[in-house]
Amino acid sequence: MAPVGKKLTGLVAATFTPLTPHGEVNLSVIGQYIDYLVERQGVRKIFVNGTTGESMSFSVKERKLLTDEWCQRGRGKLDEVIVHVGCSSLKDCQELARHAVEAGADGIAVISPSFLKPPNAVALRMFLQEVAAAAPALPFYYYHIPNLTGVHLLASDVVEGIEEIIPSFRGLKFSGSDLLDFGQCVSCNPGHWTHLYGVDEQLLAALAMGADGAVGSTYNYMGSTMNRLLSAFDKGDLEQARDLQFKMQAIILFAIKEGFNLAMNKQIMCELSGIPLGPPRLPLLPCDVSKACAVAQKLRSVLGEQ
Ligand SMILES: CC(=O)N[C@H](C=O)[C@@H](O)[C@H](O)[C@H](O)CO
Ligand SMILES: CC(=O)C(=O)O
Repeated sequence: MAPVGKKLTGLVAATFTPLTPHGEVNLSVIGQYIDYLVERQGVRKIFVNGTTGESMSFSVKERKLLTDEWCQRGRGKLDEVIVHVGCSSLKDCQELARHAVEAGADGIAVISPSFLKPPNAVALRMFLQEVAAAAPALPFYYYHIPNLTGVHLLASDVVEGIEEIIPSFRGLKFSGSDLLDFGQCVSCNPGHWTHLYGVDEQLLAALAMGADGAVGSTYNYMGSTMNRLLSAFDKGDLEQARDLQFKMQAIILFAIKEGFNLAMNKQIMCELSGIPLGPPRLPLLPCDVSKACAVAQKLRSVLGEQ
């Protein structure tokens, strides 16, 4: 069983997957990417091969290569590398979970299968149990993202009694805006679970509801701002926390009006970090670079930095 270690808290950047201009995995910029997160954003925790990392568009072999590189390059620089190992096939999940152990990951997370969907929370819990059992010594997180999986079960139902069947269960990443469900997850926390919120533009509301931290795409390039939001919240300075959240929301709303999606998000990161992350992989289409530039410009004017 995974030891009950230090709780995962604070900001966790959900990384983009670097590709070459031809759409092949580009491991060569991962070191540079990690340095950017640590030095420029003050972010030392990452969530790899998740939604932002387009994991479901990559083969098991590619996901293993990525996991190895993130873990190796992060050693001594990052505090935590959480690897998402969710796939449609239980066997693929288990293979990736076992691989995450070998790679030296600090934890694994799993989304619900989404093509053939679990009929109820019990079925999803059984699926998660089978994945976790392949890596029983690693902290295990359920990754709830109903809008993308189309599995609209309540997370609070999924985690009910979960530690009885998954001794390594350590919490969840909640990417949804149902704060009733999120609150009920927090309220049944035995204490050593962590609740990480995943809708970056609503983080402050989730902190009020008891979130321990956050996993998100925008912490790749707004990590330093959102770290300030966390500190303000911790000090009880809600005025400052709101000011930062509202600024961040203004940037996201501007991006939404430009057609914000994962492809644009990746391009925004390229513009702001200078790291060549390449295009997204099909079926996503590259975004219009001028739109990503406009968002980057908006960000600079609102935050007065970068
Ligand atoms: C759907 C999606 O990708 N959600 C991300 C995390 O789960 C978030 O980090 C969003 O990208 C972010 O909140 C911007 O909307
Ligand atoms: C945001 C997040 O957690 C993901 O990209 O998976």
